This record gives sequence, C-alpha cells and structure tokens, in this order.
Amino acid sequence: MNSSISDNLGVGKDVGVEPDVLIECRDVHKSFGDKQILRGVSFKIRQGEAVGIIGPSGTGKSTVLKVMAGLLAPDKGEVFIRGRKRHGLVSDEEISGLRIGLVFQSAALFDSLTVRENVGFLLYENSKMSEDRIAELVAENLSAVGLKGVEDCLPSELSGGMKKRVALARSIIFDNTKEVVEPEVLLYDEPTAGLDPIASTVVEDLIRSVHMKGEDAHGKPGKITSYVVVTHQHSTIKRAVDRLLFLYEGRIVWEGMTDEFTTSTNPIVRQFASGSLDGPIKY
Ligand SMILES: Nc1ncnc2c1ncn2[C@@H]1O[C@H](COP(=O)(O)OP(=O)(O)OP(=O)(O)O)[C@@H](O)[C@H]1O
Repeated sequence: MNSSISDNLGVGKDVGVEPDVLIECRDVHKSFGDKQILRGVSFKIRQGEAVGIIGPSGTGKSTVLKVMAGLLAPDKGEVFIRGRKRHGLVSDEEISGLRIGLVFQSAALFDSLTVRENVGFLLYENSKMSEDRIAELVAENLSAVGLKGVEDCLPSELSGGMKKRVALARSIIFDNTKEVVEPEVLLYDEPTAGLDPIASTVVEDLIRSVHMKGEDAHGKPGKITSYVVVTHQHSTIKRAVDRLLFLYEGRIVWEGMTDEFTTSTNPIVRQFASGSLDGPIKY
C-alpha cells in the first residue's frame, strides 16, 4: 500500500515498535465536556496476552476499551495497531491487520433475527461466502462455545447465559475463505456483571476457551489471539486474566500479574483488593 493511500485509509506509517505488540495506547487523553476522564493512559497489549482492566467505577475503563476498538478517538495521545498509528476512528479493521471485537455486557443481539442470522450477520452482509457455507460456519462457532441446535431460535427463546454464548460466537466467527487471516483481539466489557457465581465461572471459562492458549468445546485451541477484560469481579480477575492494569483518576497507576494483585503494597491496589473504605480512593 503506498503511503498516500494508507493515509487516506486511516493508517499511518510504521514506527519501530516491538512486533509482538498488537495494540498500544500512548499518553491517551479523553474528556467528555469539561469532565476529563483519561489523563495520559499508556499501555501495550501483546500477542497471546489475557489482560484485565480494573479500577473504581466511573474511572474510564469502558472509555479505554472504546478507544482501543476505534469507536472513540483520543483528544490527545496515540493508538498504535500492530505498530501503525491509527488516525481518528477505525472504519475498516482489515487495513490495520488486526481484527478488534468488542463484546458488550448485554449480549446486544438483534431481537428479530434468528441465532443463525445474528451469529453470521457480518458474513451475510460483507462476505462472498454462500449461505450454506455461512450456516456451516455458524454451526461450528456455536458448537465451539458449547451450543447446538439453537440456530433457528430467536434470542427471546434463550436464557441469559445462552445469549452471552451466542454473542461470543458472533465475535469469534470470521471469513475463513480469505488468504490472510489477521489475528483477533477481543475486548470484553464487564462480561460477568450481574451473573451469579456459577454463571460467572461458566463465562470466565468460556473467555479462556476461545483464546489461543485455551481449548474450545472440542478441545481445539481457540481463535482469539489476545483479549482484554474490564471487570469488577474478583473471580474474573483470578480466573480469566493473567495480567492487570489498574486505572485510577485517568491514569494507569499499577500494572502487574494477577497473583501480584493481592500481595501488592501499593496503597491504592491494597484498598481496592480489600474493598476497604480507608485509603486513597474516596467515594
Ligand atoms: N459518551 C459519553 N458522553 C459523556 N460522558 C461520558 C460518555 N461516556 C462516558 N462518559 C463518562 O465518563 C466517565 C467514565 O465512564 P466509563 O464508562 O468509561 O467508566 P468505567 O470505569 O467503565 O465505569 P464503571 O466501572 O462504572 O462501568 C463517567 O463519568 C461517564 O459518565
């Protein structure tokens, strides 16, 4: 791609960053009106990683996910996708060489479409694949998340947990007739919020199972290269992620592996991990 075309397509020139870094936020700032939410957020998401973003309510975690997904543009600072600077909002993930999926807390399925139409939606709209092939792929991906025989159901006929699985199947399905299959990063916004402890465990294991280091319902490695989970739940922190970013007052104030979280001496982390009212975080 020549540079004038790539500039028009919203992708800048390569910068010399590490090849295993899929997404990098560098000094990202974002305000809504006069509310400054992100005040210089910097971090990297690498190949194969399972990362959690935690922090007090309203601190900007969902905003970070939207910036990573290209749904919100930073006011200041930069987002690099596989070493290429993104300009503004992303309109075509193919250009970046990375697919980025955002999985909302509510499954966000189309009520009037069947499960098959929901899961295959992007392929029906954007690919040249035959309807039969899409139907096959839909069945394969539903089965990877442990669902069978629900293709003709409407979302209203499914339980909450089944809807989450359908939403996940929709996020991991891709057009496998293309020559180049880009890696995919999934961003989960509070996937276990409002679920009972057992349903949470099911979702946490599902998130692991679609990751390349996990195994799907057939014992095959998952398709997702890396993922990022915004969560408040300790079980999700422990079970579904390996590394944590702690966001507080618009900045990453602590980063570490999950097992370091409960032993950290950082006063902000200690207060958050224990749920104490005493400490630097004020409500
Ligand atoms: N589109 C928007 N317009 C105006 N304000 C917004 C917008 N999106 C987010 N905000 C505000 O930005 C702040 C951060 O929101 P965000 O959802 O990113 O926080 P969060 O850390 O994910 O919170 P929670 O843990 O409660 O879900 C909140 O005060 C929110 O009201």
